[in-house]
Amino acid sequence: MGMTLVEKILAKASGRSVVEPGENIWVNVDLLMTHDVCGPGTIGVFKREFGADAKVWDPEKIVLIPDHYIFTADARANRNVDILRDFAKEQSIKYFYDITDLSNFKANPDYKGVCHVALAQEGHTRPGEVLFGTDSHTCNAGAFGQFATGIGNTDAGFIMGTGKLLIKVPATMRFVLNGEMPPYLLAKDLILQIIGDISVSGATYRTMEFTGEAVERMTMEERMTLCNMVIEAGGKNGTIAPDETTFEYVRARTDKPFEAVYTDSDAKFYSEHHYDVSKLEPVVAQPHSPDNRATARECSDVKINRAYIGSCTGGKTEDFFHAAQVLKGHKVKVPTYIVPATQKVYEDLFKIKYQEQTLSEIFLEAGCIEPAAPSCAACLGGPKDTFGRMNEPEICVSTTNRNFPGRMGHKEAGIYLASPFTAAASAITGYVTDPREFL
Ligand SMILES: CC(C)[C@H](C(=O)O)[C@@H](O)C(=O)O
Repeated sequence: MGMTLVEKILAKASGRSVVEPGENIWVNVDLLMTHDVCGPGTIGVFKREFGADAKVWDPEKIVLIPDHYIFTADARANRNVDILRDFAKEQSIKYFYDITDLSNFKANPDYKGVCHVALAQEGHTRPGEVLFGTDSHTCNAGAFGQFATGIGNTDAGFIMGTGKLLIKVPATMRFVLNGEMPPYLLAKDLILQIIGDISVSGATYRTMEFTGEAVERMTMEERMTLCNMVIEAGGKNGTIAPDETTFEYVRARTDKPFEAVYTDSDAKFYSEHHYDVSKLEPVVAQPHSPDNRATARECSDVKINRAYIGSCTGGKTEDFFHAAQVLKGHKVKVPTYIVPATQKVYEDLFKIKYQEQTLSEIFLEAGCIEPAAPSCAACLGGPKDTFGRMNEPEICVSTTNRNFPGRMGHKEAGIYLASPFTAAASAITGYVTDPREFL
């Protein structure tokens, strides 16, 4: 009887030859990631349960990434980063991407930015491995053909002490995406389409496996966008079979060995869902839920107050490239926030060109606000002084992943989740806009 990619990874990590959905198994963890929001809580659990002088199970398998509430005067947010700093020193944690000078992030070569994108860029996401992170969007790394999922501080504290976790094997829902991607569609449209179809609880505790020629043709960054948002459908994790695109990306960033695994042809799926991507159109998720889907066209009378391009989901280099394709030669009508996910993405904005101009030149000429310091920034609101935070009950088109009430700050603000194409087109007109008007 065949197994899916995720079953194979979990079987291997639990030292068994076969596992089945629904079984509870102990897995050996390859990597644990935590950040400034949950790190302090995780460290607290670890110390309480394993002792004040306890040592972590492996200082080379824990990655600490301050990224959420960084550029703020908020004392508690700053204290959280201090706790990570002390812990990294005490435990000789190898991968701690610290920021010491808040006034100039560029003076901090170690500082990366948003954890999920930084993990990939620093070579921590490898096929066949088991990655847990204290963040729901840890599922982002499923794009690399690994088992990656978010956990709470208690589980993370336990992993810190033991390197193991008890988990239930998820059943797999298979999404077959075939057909030619139209030039106006992005991975964000596909995942919003799927979440709209199955709802925010449609994949609860299941693996969402993405396959088909449209996925095979995707870059790693687009694959990450797909997997990043499986949690918005309740998914435990997302997976995509590793291929040459994956290997090239990973090998350029790490020399650690890894073993790719693949879904067997006779594997059993919980369900199968087929899409012809050539027939889809640009969509948005309307307030206040990621499954509240509408086509961008249907929302063309929605007046917006701002556009936000950033986050783990929508603040990668290609996301900005796509926004620049639309913005080039136009002026924005609303304040448009550019928040690179990581320091590397920030640098790319000043290096990578679209039609002779750097992305940052295109943004500035279009009247966008100058690119901000890399971090999660207003994706999840944050302290009042967070860059781009919605402090008024306004309407925003955003490339982020969630639009629950209060998500970006003000409880009465309305967020339309959209692709970078759609966010950029909307910034130009001041209304939710189908990017085909500009492409
Ligand atoms: C702060 C963190 C726990 C949270 C998450 O788990 O997703 C955040 O990153 C988010 O995107 O909502």
